[in-house]
Amino acid sequence: MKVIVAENKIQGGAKAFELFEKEIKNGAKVLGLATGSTPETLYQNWVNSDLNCSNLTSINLDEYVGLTPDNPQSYHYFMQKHLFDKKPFKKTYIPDGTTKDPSVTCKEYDEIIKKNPIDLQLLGIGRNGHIAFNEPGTPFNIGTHEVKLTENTIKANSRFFDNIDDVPKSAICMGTANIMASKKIVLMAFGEKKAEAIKKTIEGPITEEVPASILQKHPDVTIICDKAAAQELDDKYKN
Ligand SMILES: N[C@@H]1[C@@H](O)[C@H](O)[C@@H](COP(=O)(O)O)O[C@@H]1O
Repeated sequence: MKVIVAENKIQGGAKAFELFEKEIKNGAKVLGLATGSTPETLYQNWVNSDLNCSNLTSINLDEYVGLTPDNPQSYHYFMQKHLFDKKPFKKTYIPDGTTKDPSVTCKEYDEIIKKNPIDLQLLGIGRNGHIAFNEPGTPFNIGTHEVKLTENTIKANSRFFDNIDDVPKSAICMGTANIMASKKIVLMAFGEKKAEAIKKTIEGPITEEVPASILQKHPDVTIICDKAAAQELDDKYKN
């Protein structure tokens, strides 16, 4: 694992964009994209750049069950607003949260990923070490699936909703196996609330209780965090 400790999320977003730009210029065509507040500084750099995305395909990690794409809290809406409206891609995939049959949607999503192997996967991380919505205890060998969100995740994500009761109770998300099949992975984490998860991810044992810890087994992972998220790491990681 390569660990880059940036001064703050602005610098971290710029570093993440440098990495994406380099990979795209070197031929990466399929990008795995993520939502949440963490990648916002990356997307700001992206939309302000002259990078042409018309040849790129994106596959997003997850979507809430029950939210339509025009719902401002949906991940469809987030991606349009933060990236796709300003940088049109050739093709974009996000799980269909309005599906009547999540298990069929999950199978179809696995097929999409199989046909479009991901060159570079972007990840954020939850405070409990979850990646996408793969919560602690999720088997490592799983593909796209419907997941019941934990109380902690519902609480953490309620800041984006008017009322905690409005937060969906489940989501469709890529599994750890889909994520691990990507050629390269970049995980971003900012703020002290992520410090414990980052320490466990990088220095802790590989365990399904900390979903991101599986990344230790991937051959090409870069973790970009700010000083606050890196504060519990061993000194050797602090550049
Ligand atoms: N499904 C998303 C994750 O993909 C994201 O990494 C996490 C952290 O979000 P934030 O970046 O807002 O801290 O939140 C959600 O649970």
